[in-house]
Amino acid sequence: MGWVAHKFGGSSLADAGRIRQVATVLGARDDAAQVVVVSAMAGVTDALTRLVTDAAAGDADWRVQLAGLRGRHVEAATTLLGEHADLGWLDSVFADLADLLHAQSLLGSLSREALDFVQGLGEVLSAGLLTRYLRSQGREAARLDARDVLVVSETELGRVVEDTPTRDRLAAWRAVHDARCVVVTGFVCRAADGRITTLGRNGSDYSGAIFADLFDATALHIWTDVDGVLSADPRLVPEAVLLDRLSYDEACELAYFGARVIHPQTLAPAIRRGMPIVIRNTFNAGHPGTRIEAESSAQPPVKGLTTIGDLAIVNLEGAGMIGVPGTAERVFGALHDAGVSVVMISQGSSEHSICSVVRAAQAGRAVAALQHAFAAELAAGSIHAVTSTPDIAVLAVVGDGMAGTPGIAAQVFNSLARAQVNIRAIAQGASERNISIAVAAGDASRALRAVHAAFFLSPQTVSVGIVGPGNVGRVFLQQLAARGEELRRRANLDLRVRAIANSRVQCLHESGIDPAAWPETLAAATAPLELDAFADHVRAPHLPHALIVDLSASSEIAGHYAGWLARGIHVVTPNKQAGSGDWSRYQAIRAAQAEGRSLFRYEATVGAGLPVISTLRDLLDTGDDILSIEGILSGTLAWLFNRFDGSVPFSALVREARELGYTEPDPRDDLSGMDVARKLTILAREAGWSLRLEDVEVESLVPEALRGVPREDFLARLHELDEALATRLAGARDRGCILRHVAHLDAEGRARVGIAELPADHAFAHLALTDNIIQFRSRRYCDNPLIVRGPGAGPDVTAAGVFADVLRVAAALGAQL
Ligand SMILES: NC(=O)C1=CN([C@@H]2O[C@H](COP(=O)(O)OP(=O)(O)OC[C@H]3O[C@@H](n4cnc5c(N)ncnc54)[C@H](O)[C@@H]3O)[C@@H](O)[C@H]2O)C=CC1
Ligand SMILES: N[C@@H](CC=O)C(=O)O
Repeated sequence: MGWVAHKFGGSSLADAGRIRQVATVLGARDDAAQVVVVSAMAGVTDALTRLVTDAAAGDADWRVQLAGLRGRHVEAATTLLGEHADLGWLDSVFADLADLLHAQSLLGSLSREALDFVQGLGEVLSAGLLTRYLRSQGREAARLDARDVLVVSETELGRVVEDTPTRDRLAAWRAVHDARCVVVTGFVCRAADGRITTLGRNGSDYSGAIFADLFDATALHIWTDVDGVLSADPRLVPEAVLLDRLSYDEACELAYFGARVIHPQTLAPAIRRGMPIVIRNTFNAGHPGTRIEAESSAQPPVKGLTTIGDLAIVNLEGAGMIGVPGTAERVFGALHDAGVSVVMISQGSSEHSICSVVRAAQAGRAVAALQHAFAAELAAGSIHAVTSTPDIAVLAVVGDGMAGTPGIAAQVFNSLARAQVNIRAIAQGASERNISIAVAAGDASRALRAVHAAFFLSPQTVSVGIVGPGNVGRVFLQQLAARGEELRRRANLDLRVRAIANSRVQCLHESGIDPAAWPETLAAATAPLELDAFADHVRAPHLPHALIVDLSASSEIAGHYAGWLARGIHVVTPNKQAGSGDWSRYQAIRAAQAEGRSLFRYEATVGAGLPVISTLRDLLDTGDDILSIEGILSGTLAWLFNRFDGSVPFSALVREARELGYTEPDPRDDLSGMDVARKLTILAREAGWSLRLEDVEVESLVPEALRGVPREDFLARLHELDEALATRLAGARDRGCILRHVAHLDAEGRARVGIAELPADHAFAHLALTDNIIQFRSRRYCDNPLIVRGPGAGPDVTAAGVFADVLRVAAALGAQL
């Protein structure tokens, strides 16, 4: 007759409205005949279990619970069938239940039979409701109580169908019922000795597959409240993608490792018959869902990922195991005898240790069993120890297409390494369909997301924290807002701003702050800046990568870099304090990078958006030797001396440069030459010379009297600079020269910063606006220096330099830019 089987879960039958929706779904299909297996209404099985347990325990509250449960079903029935519908069938189920509960409460103990009987009543009730509602809608529907036909026996692997009695009973039932829509009670069945029982947890899916098989259905549709099987648990990976096809094997692997796909046992009747299973959404019935069948597609090679927690590693180690046949048998025999289920096994080819991953609750039992089984070897020292490591999770990477495809494991392990996840044990079977990786439980979500992103199942997410959004920071966030969507689309990169702080307050956000709307978000923040909490939030354990972009000029913030880097937080900054500051802090930062396997990028500290540090690195990395570095390294001072012709006072130009965002937060940093001295120190250290800031000979333009005053007083007294500079300019002109602010550094350790009088035809005399110029003389570039030139200050170019560093970090983490 062309039967199609449908199984509806509890969420699809939770109330009258949902039961109507189920009828609509069934009615809209053109199946020749339908066998519809139903679960209990959502929450009812648990409520029944509580009810019978409480009654047996003498809890007088059971009558109230029973009335509540009856009320829920009566309400659904009257809503579906009308106020005057005959509810005798429902009353009879509840009357029998009340008698049984009363008996249990008198006996004061709970029998297995009573528990099984009561637990299965939810399906009896929901099947009764759906059948009657379908009939009220004019459909020819029959209710099949699985307790009358489905006979099972208990085996080590669970309950299995007794084929002959079941088929005989079903044939007898069908002889008197020829409806084209048969509504079957899921979950319930009968034991071979006649007792009413259940198929156990997740039994309704299993019932669906059993009845699909018994009715010789062409397909089994499992209706639930999601559109199908996702590539990962969406609570851990919100970007998880829907899988349109899976093979039985892939579904089994994912299901075993805890994915809420379908119970693996459910698949057995379907696999035997080669019947497709389709996971679909009752509330989005037009969606095709996920189709599970014998063959899937080899692409993508990794289909899905799951994690299973609450595990422990149990390790047996000792030289006495090497080459000794039968050790593994003894290990697993002992674990079996102790009733310990082994989730994963790993043994290196040295045979020096055997490691098993077991449920955390069984770890103590497993260790005791192994200590007992190997007591003699432990005493003799041929086995050193049986140890257990708690707080373990296993990540399973699943896909048929992994088989025979080189590089998959490399990609998995690379992504875990980049996300700084330590691998505790690995297992891959010869089917190559599943790579299982044991990691610390605290790393599980990060590991899951990192591998998910590595296979482009979701974007590479970098958790970003921004410190000090001032002139440069504002523009950086604008640039990020403008490019974010394109980066997600083109490079699968999600630079997610999850924290922003200024010098007073911080805003920490779980799912991300819109970089276009950060001013409002930060304005509403009240939590005071607390840098440890800030870093903890950015280094979210569930996100694979963390990055702090420091856009302040603060030495205090730079003092945190080493700690952040050591914790695996990457740092990008235009702040010169770390690169030019205290030598021991600088060395600590370098050491922390290695320790945390993290990246520190600071290209914008010298020349803003110009490729100065990367050019120097390229020269050094290719084996060149730097002889000297000379140039104009301050955008502000370049601009000031390009403009300073005596027509306006020098102080007026300084004010304009400040308004244009060229100067440091305190313009004395530029005018004193300290900003350039810092840049020179950064370049020297990059070249491998241990220069300290105090080793740089600096000529300051700031008069002695203005050096120690507050910034606002200094700005008010800026005119005090004018006279000395006007005199200096006049003197240079008399000698046919121009004034420029020049920096010089050489391999002998000489470093000088100050005003130079240069001939009017000097190369440094013809720069425009904020142009920096940096000349590298090296062994290769000795006659004619290598020159980098261009705008060296201003929020736009500096922010772009910072952004480029952020993208370099993302590329190193695996983003395909
Ligand atoms: N403006 C430019 O052309 C260039 C600037 N830079 C560097 O970029 C950085 C930012 O420069 P601007 O944006 O121009 O400065 P800015 O003064 O406009 O912004 C700095 C921000 O950092 C915040 N801040 C200061 N101390 C802080 C602390 N302890 N904690 C949190 N936030 C703090 C301030 O409130 C301010 O919002 C500086 O390090 C500067 O040297 C580098 C190259 C070029
Ligand atoms: N104030 C600095 C900004 C870049 O570092 C400059 O003028 O160069």
